[in-house]
Amino acid sequence: MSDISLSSPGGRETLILASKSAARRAMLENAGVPFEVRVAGVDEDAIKAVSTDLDPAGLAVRLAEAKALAVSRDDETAWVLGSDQTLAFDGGLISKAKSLDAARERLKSMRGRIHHLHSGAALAVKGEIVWSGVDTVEMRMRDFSDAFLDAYLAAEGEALLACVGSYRLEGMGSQLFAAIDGDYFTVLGLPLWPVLAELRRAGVLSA
Ligand SMILES: Nc1nc2c(ncn2[C@H]2C[C@H](O)[C@@H](COP(=O)(O)OP(=O)(O)OP(=O)(O)O)O2)c(=O)[nH]1
Repeated sequence: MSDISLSSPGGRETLILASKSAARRAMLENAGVPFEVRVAGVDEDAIKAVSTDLDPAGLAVRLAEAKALAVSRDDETAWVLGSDQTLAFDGGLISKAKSLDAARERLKSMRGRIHHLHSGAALAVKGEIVWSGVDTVEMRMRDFSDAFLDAYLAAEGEALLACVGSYRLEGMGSQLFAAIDGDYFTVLGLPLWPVLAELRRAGVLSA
């Protein structure tokens, strides 16, 4: 965790990242944002079950808000950042593969086609949502060969199962794509620019 506070003199409230995501942690650390991690124990499936009225972007925001609120209710002082990512493909929602075999079948079904990643984020203070936002990226997957796919899965291994699309864009996963249309950080799971802007506006980070 970064120990160089970039906040303005006199310090700032603590920022808590309510996420187990290594990618989200790395993005904030690399940006020099001081924070703590406290994983939100949220039943995402239960929220998905009652959110059928929401589109994939709206669901990402609702899940991000639920995670931020779950931690914020237990900490009356901190600013809590929750985040969630949904993958929309073929008119439906894709969730994380449970095995590399499932990841193989998933990637085969998406190759040569377009899917969208929606990364939502929310900030909560004292058990109230004070900000939320979402960003979307269009992912244009190339029609890679079975041989490439097998080599990719062998090279990347089980780490892929923590990623909603069974790929890590910052790794060999970049070779799965012909192009992407949108923000790199949003692919990794956080709409970083609007989150940083809100943290500065709120005075949690220095302007
Ligand atoms: N490193 C990396 N991670 C990715 C990429 N694409 C998606 N992900 C990760 C970011 C998130 O950790 C995960 C999306 O799942 P969720 O939004 O449910 O978050 P996760 O379960 O990881 O943690 P959380 O629910 O916030 O505690 O997929 C990528 O290209 N690279």
